[in-house]
Amino acid sequence: MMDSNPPLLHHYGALLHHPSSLPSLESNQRCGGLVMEECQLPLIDLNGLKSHDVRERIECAMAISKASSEWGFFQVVNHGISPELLKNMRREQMKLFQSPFELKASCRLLNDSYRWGILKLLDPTSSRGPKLSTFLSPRSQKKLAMDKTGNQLPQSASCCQDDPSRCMWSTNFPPNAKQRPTMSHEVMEEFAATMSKLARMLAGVLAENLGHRKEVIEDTCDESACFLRLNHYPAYPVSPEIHGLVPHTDSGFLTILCQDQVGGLQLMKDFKWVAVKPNEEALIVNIGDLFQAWSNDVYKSVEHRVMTNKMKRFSIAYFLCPSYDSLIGSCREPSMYKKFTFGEYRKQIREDVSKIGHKVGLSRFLL
Ligand SMILES: O=C(O)CCC(=O)C(=O)O
Ligand SMILES: [Fe+2]
Repeated sequence: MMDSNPPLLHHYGALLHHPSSLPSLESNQRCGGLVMEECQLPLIDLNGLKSHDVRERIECAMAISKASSEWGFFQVVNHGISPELLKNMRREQMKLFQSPFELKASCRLLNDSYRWGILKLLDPTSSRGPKLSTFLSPRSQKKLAMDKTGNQLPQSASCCQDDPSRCMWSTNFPPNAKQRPTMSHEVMEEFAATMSKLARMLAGVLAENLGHRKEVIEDTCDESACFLRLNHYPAYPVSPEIHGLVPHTDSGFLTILCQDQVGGLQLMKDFKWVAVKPNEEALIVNIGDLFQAWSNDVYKSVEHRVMTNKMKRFSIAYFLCPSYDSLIGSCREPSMYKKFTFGEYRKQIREDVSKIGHKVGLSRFLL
């Protein structure tokens, strides 16, 4: 049977023979290190926004704002995405990741983003067009390379929402591709559209709470810049756990995450890593860098990461992003940040990643 995972050992075989050359993990990168607590993220019932009682509507909107300021993360239930659609989407995700690695590679899904062979953090916002990518810190890569049993790597696949010709489930694969990973257009499109609607609605609530028109973020956002990312974190049976996705903040306005029940997502709260307890009914929402800049630091784009687990894990993230030429200014004066476009922001991230190995983010744009 053809392997659905990257040919890791072929590329990293040399490391197996020289394990002493590998750096050890820093203690604060370990799960069992200084830092672990499990938390129940603020849980918000979105039915509150539809209540006939105006007080309930206000309370719900305030809870969204409070969580966005204090945590940068929250969970929502009664979010309007049907269990059926979620189930179908997960099925499509599995199908994609199970397809042979060579097939995914031959369909250009790995173009420009499949960087596991490079000791460099992938810019988590650089996903446009059809691709599979892998999120591993250099340490994680090396650690995984030492694992004789697990020639697997976390992978993720992204697609542009508005341009199916650039998506992996499209028919527009290279003419020489003999086979294609089969994914249902309908399910992916319905899922992306529903996530987009939810993300826009939440962005509207957050904008209104700062005294702005609810459409203000929506007007800046562009479907061609929004994307879905499908993540697969292979099981990693060896202790201590390692990063499946290194610490980062999301660059766009807002992210909605749909995770399975395995767990592994952690976020920074009061200078500690806390693990997010999976909740089957809920979707996770987090604030991205642009919302933090727009809100002049009222809403927080919080660092998060994923630790590997003894079981494999899947997640799907929808990123609400503006067009590249949208100017992001602060909604309040005096502004803490220079005005910048999303294009400039991403360019700066790319430069930082290539020169210093990691994203610096918003602090580059402080006044
Ligand atoms: O898989 C997860 O839980 C988080 C994914 C994530 O943070 C991302 O894709 O930016
Ligand atoms: Fe993220």
